[in-house]
Amino acid sequence: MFCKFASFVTYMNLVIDQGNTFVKLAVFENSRLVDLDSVSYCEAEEMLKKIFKKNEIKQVIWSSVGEAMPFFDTFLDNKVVLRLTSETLVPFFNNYGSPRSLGVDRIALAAAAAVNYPKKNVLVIDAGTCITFEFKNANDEYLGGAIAPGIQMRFKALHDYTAKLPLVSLASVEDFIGNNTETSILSGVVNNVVQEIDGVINQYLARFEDLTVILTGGDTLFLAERVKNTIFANPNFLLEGLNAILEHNTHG
Ligand SMILES: Nc1ncnc2c1ncn2[C@@H]1O[C@H](COP(=O)(O)OP(=O)(O)O)[C@@H](O)[C@H]1O
Ligand SMILES: CC(C)(COP(=O)(O)O)[C@@H](O)C(=O)NCCC(=O)O
Repeated sequence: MFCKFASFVTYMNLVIDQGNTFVKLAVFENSRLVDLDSVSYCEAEEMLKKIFKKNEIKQVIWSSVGEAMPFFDTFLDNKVVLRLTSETLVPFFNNYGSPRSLGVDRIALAAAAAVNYPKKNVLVIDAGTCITFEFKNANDEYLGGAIAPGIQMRFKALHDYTAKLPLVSLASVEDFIGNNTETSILSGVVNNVVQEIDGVINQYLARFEDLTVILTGGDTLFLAERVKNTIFANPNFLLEGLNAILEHNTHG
C-alpha cells in the first residue's frame, strides 16, 4: 500500500493597490489573503522592504490610479511584475465607452465581480477617496457606473470652498436634522452619502431584480451598518480582483 500526496505549488503574490489616499499592500498565498497593510505614500517604501524580507514573493501585480512610486523599480528586479493597464487581459468583457480612461482600480473591482459572481448582475460600491459605482451584468459585461466625491472629500470641499465652514471629522449622525454648524455638516455629509448609496442601489434594483451589491473601500465598515439595503461588505474586494487578474494572466 502506498500513499499518494497531492502536490501543491504555493504562489506568494504581492498585490499593490495605489489609491488616491492610501497604498494597500496585500500578500496572497494562491487565492488566500494572508497579509494586508494599508499605508500612506510616505510609509510605502519601508513597508515594501518589510514585506519582501518576510515573504517569498514570486509575482507582483501593481495597480496605480496615479504615477509610479519613485523607489518602485528597485524592489521588483527579478520578479514577475504585471502592471495593470487598460491593455491587460481581464476576466470580463469591458463595454465602457472610453476603456483607456477607465480607472485601473475600477477594472480590478469589475474583475472581482466577474470572478466571485459569474453570470450575475453585480453592483460594486467602492467608498474610498471617491465613491465609485461599478456595474457588471449577468453576461459578465462591465457597463460602467458612477464617480462621486468620497466622505473625506466632501468634508474638505465644504471647508475649502466656503469662508466660514470648519473642517469636520467623521462621526455618527445623532439626528438628520443638524442643529448647529458641526452637526449640520455631519448630517449633510454622512446622512446624505448613506441616502445617496441607498437611492442608487434602488435605481439599479428597479432595473435589475436579481442584483448582488458589494460595498468596499476605506469607509466600508462605517457605511455598512448605516445602509438600509442588503449588501455584502468586503473591504478587500479590490485586492481580490487584482489577485484574480494576476492569476488570470499567469496561470489562466
Ligand atoms: N485613518 C484614516 N485616514 C484618512 N482616511 C480614512 C482613514 N480611515 C478611513 N478613511 C477613509 O478611507 C478613504 C480612503 O479609502 P481607500 O479605499 O483606501 O481609498 P483610495 O483607494 O482611494 O486610496 C478616505 O477617503 C476616508 O474617507
Ligand atoms: C474615479 C477614481 C478617481 C477613483 O479613485 P479612488 O477613489 O479609488 O482612489 C479613479 O478610478 C480614476 O481616476 N478613474 C479614471 C476615470 C474613469 O474611471 O472613467
